[in-house]
Amino acid sequence: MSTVVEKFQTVPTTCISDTMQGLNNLDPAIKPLKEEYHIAGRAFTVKMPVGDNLSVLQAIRDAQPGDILVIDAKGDTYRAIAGDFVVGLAQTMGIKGIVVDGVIRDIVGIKKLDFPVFCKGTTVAASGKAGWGEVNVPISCGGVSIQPGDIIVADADGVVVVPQSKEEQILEQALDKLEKDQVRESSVAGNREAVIQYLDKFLGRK
Ligand SMILES: O=C([O-])CC(=O)C(=O)O
Repeated sequence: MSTVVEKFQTVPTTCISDTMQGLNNLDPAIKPLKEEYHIAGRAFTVKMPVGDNLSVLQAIRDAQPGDILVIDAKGDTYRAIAGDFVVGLAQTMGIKGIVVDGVIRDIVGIKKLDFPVFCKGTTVAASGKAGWGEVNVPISCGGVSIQPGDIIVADADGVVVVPQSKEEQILEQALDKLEKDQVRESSVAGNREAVIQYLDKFLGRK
């Protein structure tokens, strides 16, 4: 019996977005380092001050295997929230991925680790480690409010958040939408007559 998280892993973000009317999609500037990444997991949240990533280290220490670190970096694109060393620590601890409204560095090394990172890009400067920041608290990341434990689904198209309180209902609707999308596609694929019929129905033509 697969868990709710495992079931969400099979659903494209586009389908979840349609189910929630696009309400919980993160800023589309947050993109995967590799298009093949498709992850789902519970959010372990981080609220970091601009340019100081000690709280990211705390999160790596405290998160559960399978969690996704979701980091509110205030959209800063000058200071990296992590490089290949810190990302390697997260990978070894069993964290499933990192989502951040900020940037990383050592992009070549991180791609070699093959660890799913969703971010706004890359930079050269590291963050300091003086302290401050909070973990496992409600955050705002990429324009969306996220509670610890919410389900994060991320793939080539972007990142969506499923509130924990509605996860069963949204899963059911998203799976239903996925099935309908597949039926719709197979009913017209490669069939010119079927495409004309489909379009004419939309355009109000006979
Ligand atoms: O230590 C850092 O914050 C960033 C870094 O260079 C790494 O993770 O490799």
